[in-house]
Order: sequence, then structure tokens, then C-alpha cells
Amino acid sequence: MKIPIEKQIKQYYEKDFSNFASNLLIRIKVTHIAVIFLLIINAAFFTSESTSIIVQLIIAILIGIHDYDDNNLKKALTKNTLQAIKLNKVATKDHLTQIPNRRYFFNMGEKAFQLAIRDKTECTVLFIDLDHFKKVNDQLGHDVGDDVLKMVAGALESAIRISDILARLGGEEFAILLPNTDLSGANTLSESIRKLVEKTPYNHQGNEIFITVSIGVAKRDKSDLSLKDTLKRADLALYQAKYSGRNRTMTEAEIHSVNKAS
Ligand SMILES: Nc1nc2c(ncn2[C@@H]2O[C@H](COP(=O)(O)OP(=O)(O)OP(=O)(O)O)[C@@H](O)[C@H]2O)c(=O)[nH]1
Repeated sequence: MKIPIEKQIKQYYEKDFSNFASNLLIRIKVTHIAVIFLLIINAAFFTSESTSIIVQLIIAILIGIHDYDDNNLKKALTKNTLQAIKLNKVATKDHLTQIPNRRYFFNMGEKAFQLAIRDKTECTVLFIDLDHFKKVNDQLGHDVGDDVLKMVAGALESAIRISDILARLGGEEFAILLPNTDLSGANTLSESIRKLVEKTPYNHQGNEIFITVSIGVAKRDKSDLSLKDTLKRADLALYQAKYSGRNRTMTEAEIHSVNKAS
């Protein structure tokens, strides 16, 4: 019987918990005490943002020195813990495009989303769908379709910031969560992605195949309780983008103005 991957990871952690805990204890050395000390000082005395950044930089350097002294972080981790990390990576990566998958999006994305609610910061979602992708499959074959998906995933990856959360949700659908980004910023990124895909042809046996994407954009609303709520509105905006002719970005604000006008 095949054990689901998440169960395997859980089992690894349960089986190896004592090992994992002792590794953690080994790593509590003088530098960590210094880090904790600095953290307390940081929290107790410094309120200005610049001071906080400086203290955090010092902490990062100390942690870096500590890990360097350890020679290799991997040495501090057991074989099983490393295997668990590897399994976790497999479980959160899309096998075809090698970008994060749906599970990762809803896991990490939800965390970022809840953080945005707590900090009352803006956060937006892009829902991206390839246009007429069925034709690519039907006319050129599934393997070419797969290559096109990889190419688009690469383009999306190249366009975003490290703090953005990109994933292939399934089929020819992708999503990106943009923390600390308002609707206008998300619209700008969306358009640059759309144009990048549009002007990057896929080379098939010497012939250039041009692909386009439609993108729906929505921002976190005060009433949204989870990422799924915002994503749902991005999906509605995407539907409008398709309906209005494809190869375009549609923000939820534009849908409202379209609805009002009609
Ligand atoms: N090659 C390949 N095709 C896939 C994969 N996943 C889904 N598809 C195909 O994606 C196509 C999606 O077709 P539709 O949902 O009709 O969408 P579309 O043709 O892009 O049309 P619009 O979205 O309306 O522009 C189907 O032909 C699926 O078989 C995959 O992993 N690889």
C-alpha cells in the first residue's frame, strides 16, 4: 500500500523526534544566547525601524558566523531530517514545471495572507491562465504543450520578487500572491508578465509559436477571511479577461466599472 507523502513526512518527524530535538540542543550555543539577548534588547529598547534593521542585520551575521563555524549546516541535521526535507520539497513542487504546486500555494500563501490581515498591509493575487491552450495540445501534441507550460512557468518565475508566492495551481492555471502590493502595483506586474509571455515565442521545429495569457487581479478585501476568498475574485476577473477577448489583464476594479457601465 502506498503511504501518502504527507503521512511519510509526519512519520519521519515522529520516528526521529528525539534525534531532531537533540540536534536542536546541540545548536543552542553561545552565539544563540547572544542572538536571544539581542532580540530581547531589540524588543525592549528600540522602536525605530532603522535600529531594528541594524539589530536584525547583526543577528543575521551572528547566525551566519555560527553556521560557518559549524562548517556545514547539513552536518547538524540527521540523515532522516534531510530526507524529510527532501520529501517535503517533492510534495510542494510541481513535477512538470518545477515551480511550487497548489499545496505550497495554499500553505505558504495562506500564511502570508494571514500576516497581511494581522499587519493590515495590502496584498494582491494574480490568477493566470494560458489562452487557447487546448489548441496547442490538439495541433502540436501533449509534449509540446508540456514544454509551453514549462516556458511560461520560467517566464513567471523570472518576473517576480523573492517575496512573491508563485505556483502552478493545475493544468494551465498559475497564481501569484503579492505581499505588500496594491492593485495598481499588481496591475503593473500583471501587464509586464502578459507582455513578456506575448513576445516570447516557443520554438517548435524551427517555427515560432506565440502564446498569450489572460490574468485576473484581485486585492485582499477587509471582509476576506482567507486567501481563497481573494483568489475567487481574481478568478472572476480572469473570467472577464477571457470574455473580453483574452491576452489581457482585468482587475476586479475594472469589472465593477464594466458592470456599472452596462
Ligand atoms: N500538455 C499539457 N496539457 C495540459 C496539462 N494540464 C491540462 N492541460 C490541457 O489544457 C487544456 C485546457 O483547455 P481549456 O480549459 O479548454 O482552455 P483553453 O484551451 O486554454 O481555452 P481558454 O482558457 O478559454 O483560452 C486542455 O486541453 C487540457 O488537456 C498538462 O499538464 N500538460
